[in-house]
Amino acid sequence: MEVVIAEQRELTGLAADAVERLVREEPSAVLGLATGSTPMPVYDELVRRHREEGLSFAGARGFLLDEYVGLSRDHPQRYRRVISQEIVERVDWPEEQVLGPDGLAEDLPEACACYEQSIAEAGGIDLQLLGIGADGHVAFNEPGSSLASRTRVKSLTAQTREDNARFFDSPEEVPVHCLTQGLGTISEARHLVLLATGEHKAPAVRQLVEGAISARWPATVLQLHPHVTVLVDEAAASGLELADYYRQAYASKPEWQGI
Ligand SMILES: N[C@@H]1[C@@H](O)[C@H](O)[C@@H](COP(=O)(O)O)O[C@@H]1O
Repeated sequence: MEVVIAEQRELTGLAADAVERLVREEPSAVLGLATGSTPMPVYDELVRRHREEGLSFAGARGFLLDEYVGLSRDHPQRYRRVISQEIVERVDWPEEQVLGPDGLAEDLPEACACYEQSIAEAGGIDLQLLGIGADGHVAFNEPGSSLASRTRVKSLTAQTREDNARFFDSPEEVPVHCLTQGLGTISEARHLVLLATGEHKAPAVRQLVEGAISARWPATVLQLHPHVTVLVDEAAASGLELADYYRQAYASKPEWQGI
């Protein structure tokens, strides 16, 4: 696990560089797309590179991490719609090449199994962008999630519903259920790039990087993955005991290596 502590602008650049390098080398790359507010500057930067530097997504495929259950197709908070608005329709990415779990399916377990199959048929995810919840969730894998879980229906915690209420007109409108890639699903992506900013994420980041692996803090499963990059600002890194070591290791890294 590599931990990079830097200013927001640099973190955004590093995540965008990793996506750009992958897509330029392999135009049919498979990208894992996260929602939440943290990755939005990365999408803006990718859109800029598309417009100004010819970065193309025409051959890429994309898979969302998660989706609310029951939000109508045109609901502004439906994650598939958010991803369309934030990146897909702002670049040259055909909509049909980006999939999310179907939160409107009549048979939700069946929709989850189909989603897993689609990811497998695409050859798996090359680079997965991730955020982290204040309670240590990744995607919508709330505390208690099996570290081996696959895409499935989950219930959101009161804290997550409260945290996400800012995107809805009222807290009661936040759905209680969601579909989410499991921790086992996410762990199969070849490169995980997790972004976290702000002091409210410091306890979760502390556990993610230095805590014991436990379903209590689902993000700790990332410690088992061979290629994880954790991109954090000073505030989110403020609980890390070994912050000086991470800074020193990153500063002395050969430039060619990338993240
Ligand atoms: N399902 C999403 C997660 O994928 C995201 O990581 C988290 C943090 O969001 P934010 O980046 O807005 O803090 O929010 C939601 O719960």
